Amino acid sequence: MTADTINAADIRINARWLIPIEPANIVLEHHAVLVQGDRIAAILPQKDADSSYRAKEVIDLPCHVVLPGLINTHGHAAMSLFRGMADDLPLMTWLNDHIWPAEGEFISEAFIGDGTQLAMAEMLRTGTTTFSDMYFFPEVVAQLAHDVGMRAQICFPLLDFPTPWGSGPDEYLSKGRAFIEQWQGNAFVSPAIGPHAPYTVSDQPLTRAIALSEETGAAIQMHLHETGFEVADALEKTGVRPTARMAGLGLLGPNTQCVHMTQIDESDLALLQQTGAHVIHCPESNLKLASGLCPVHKLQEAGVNVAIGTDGAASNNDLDLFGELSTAAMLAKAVADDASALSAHRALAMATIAGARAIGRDSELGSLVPGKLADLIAVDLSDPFLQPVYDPASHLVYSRHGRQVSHSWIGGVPQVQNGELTRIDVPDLMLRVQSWSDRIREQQSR
Ligand SMILES: CSC[C@H]1O[C@@H](n2cnc3c(O)ncnc32)[C@H](O)[C@@H]1O
Ligand SMILES: [Zn+2]
Repeated sequence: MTADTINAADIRINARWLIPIEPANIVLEHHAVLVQGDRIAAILPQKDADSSYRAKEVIDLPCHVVLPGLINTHGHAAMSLFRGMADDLPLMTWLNDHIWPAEGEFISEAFIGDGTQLAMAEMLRTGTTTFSDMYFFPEVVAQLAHDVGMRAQICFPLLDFPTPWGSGPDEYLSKGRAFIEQWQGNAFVSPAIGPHAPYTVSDQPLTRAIALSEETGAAIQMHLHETGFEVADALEKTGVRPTARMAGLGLLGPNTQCVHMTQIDESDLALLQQTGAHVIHCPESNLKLASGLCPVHKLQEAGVNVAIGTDGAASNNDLDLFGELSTAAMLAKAVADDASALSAHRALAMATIAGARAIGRDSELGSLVPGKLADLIAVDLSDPFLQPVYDPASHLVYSRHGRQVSHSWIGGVPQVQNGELTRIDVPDLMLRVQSWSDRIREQQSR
């Protein structure tokens, strides 16, 4: 480009602060992001953009910080309709006595459609542009993500027992294969495999899931070492820790995401290191269900990629990743007994580039770099309770204000403008949510 070349762009975003995530730990001031089509074309000081770019649309964000869209790497989106339904219980009581019976009663295509839209509305409004889902009727979730234009890794469920989506492993795996074939290569939907947990999936279906992953390249996501009970129970029944059992089957590798990992001894750590498997940390769910504490600092020091997830709204109770980051940072410091264990900048990296790496999309997502997809958000820092601003990363993580997200674009398409969702009809959705809550409340009172 010569000094007098004028380049074309579709959108120019003028940001007071910009956190590109790559390079790490930096804040740019008075920079512009140029978007052409669905990609980032350039990031420049605003005065340089004045002389080198003409954009069709210019958006001035004088009190805002712009950063990559957040990546929520673990959840059960439609469980938003079960938010606050069964509180203050440990995992297995919560699942066996409340959640699984409710799922048996209510899960249908319509429930998944409405619950997932509720979750997408909350996630978009609080800065998430990519989410991972592990739930029933993944084909409904995929169509919704595609139609709204939100990116999603969607893991089809695999369990030993029947659910409203399948009669058992044979049906889950055959429907799952068709699901992968239908969506693989889609810009928005990454189909993946979701064996629920070591205590609900036996070796034979797991071996078939691993073969399907190797054949198609689809990632595997699984709840693993969520509680001390899970590990103790497995040791008693099988003589091995679940992580060792998974490694023995060949399930751990760079295409595998281990959700929770609150119980990690030296042998587990070595397996994660050797295989390149990713850890998905869900601090608020772990706290609410008293599941345990993931040693995030220890994992990161050992070179394990740790991304972040909210888990479902029924064990959280929200899908706001900014709140999750605050909890993650505070908890990591307490667990490591070290105030520097997880800095604000490192926490932001967990919700962006580490998440992209975990789902195998770091060449396109997770940082503001020319050539990557234009998935970005702006957070308004003008409110009195966010003043003064010395380091915007500090406010993003420690002030937990996901609702200050003012703008969001996915592939250059606006999803949130001045705090309003552009592609989900919220009043209409609220009517359907009310109808579900009436039915669930009535069933619960029986
Ligand atoms: C295979 S579909 C997902 C399945 O997982 C259940 N679930 C939700 N949260 C958790 C959790 O924290 N640990 C284990 N299982 C969980 C959900 O209700 C579905 O049945
Ligand atoms: Zn979960």
